Amino acid sequence: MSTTDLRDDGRAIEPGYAIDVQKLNKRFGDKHVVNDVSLRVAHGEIFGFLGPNGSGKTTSIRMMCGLLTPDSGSGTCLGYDIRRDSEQIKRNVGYMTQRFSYWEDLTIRENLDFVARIYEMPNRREAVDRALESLGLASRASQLTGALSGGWKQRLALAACMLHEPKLLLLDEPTAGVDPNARRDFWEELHRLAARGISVLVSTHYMDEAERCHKLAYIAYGKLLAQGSAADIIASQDLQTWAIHGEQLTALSTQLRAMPGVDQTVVFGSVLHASGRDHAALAAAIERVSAGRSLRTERIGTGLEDVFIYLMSHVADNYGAAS
Ligand SMILES: Nc1ncnc2c1ncn2[C@@H]1O[C@H](COP(=O)(O)OP(=O)(O)OP(=O)(O)O)[C@@H](O)[C@H]1O
Repeated sequence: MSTTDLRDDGRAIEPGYAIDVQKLNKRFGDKHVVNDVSLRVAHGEIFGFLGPNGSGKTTSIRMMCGLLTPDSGSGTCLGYDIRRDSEQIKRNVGYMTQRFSYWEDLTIRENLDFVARIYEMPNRREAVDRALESLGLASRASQLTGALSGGWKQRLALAACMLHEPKLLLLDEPTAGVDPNARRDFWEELHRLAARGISVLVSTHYMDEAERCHKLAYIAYGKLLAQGSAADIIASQDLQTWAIHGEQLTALSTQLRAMPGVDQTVVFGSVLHASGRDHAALAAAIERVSAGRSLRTERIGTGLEDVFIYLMSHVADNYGAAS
């Protein structure tokens, strides 16, 4: 192995990819739910899967882990063929679905033991102890699950899918409805797992979580619109963005959107973002609307959310034009 095969923390990277799928397609009736999706997740990488509701994330994840057969396309998950080797994939992957269920009147330990029994795991006690320890649940092992906060319940769900020590975790919106502190703790846990070489594919609607991923993919109407690091995705759209602070931002937003150079306006609380690809025309539009008004304007770095909104609005246009 050459020195280039080492990560930042000096650990060796396993060759190949944890997930490597090409041109996956799935239709349900006349709905083309997943359309030519190709993606690669490297070992030890946290890969974020973003997109609006119903865009095909869960369906893609289910195809990648062998639970659903694609209509066409191919690929591997942990080196196993997603069409042929679904049994091996299931044994080696930890899949946290959107609706993890547990028994409220059992303790954390009893819930984990129950899951271990269902999967007929050998050395059950040892596996449960290991999962409790590695997810920081040991001191709460005998607490009743029903009394736990949302964040701890999610941690229990993660422990349950870590029982068999998978090398890859597929997490479908694991922090939906969880408060910001608990989400931050959960993500610190994911980074600890990744540092141990575990790969993670995680779907989310939260931008702060997207920013914590090593790589991202954005999907809409079943099509992958962008893939790469957050910086790559932002750079790929070549948008320039201005922040505008002042009064009556909604009216200003409408006015700006009609001006040349302004491709998009979004109000984020008390700030209006105006973005566009024609940087000179955008700057001229900002100057014109601010003349004679008490607005504060500044050029800011385009954010991931600006880019995702932009991608989404453009694919919607294409979709409409195509049908
Ligand atoms: N078994 C099925 N039969 C028919 N349609 C389905 C089936 N599973 C999913 N769909 C449809 O496929 C589309 C994509 O669904 P999917 O659950 O993959 O999206 P998603 O991106 O995970 O959404 P969300 O963010 O809401 O979880 C939706 O329109 C959904 O209604």
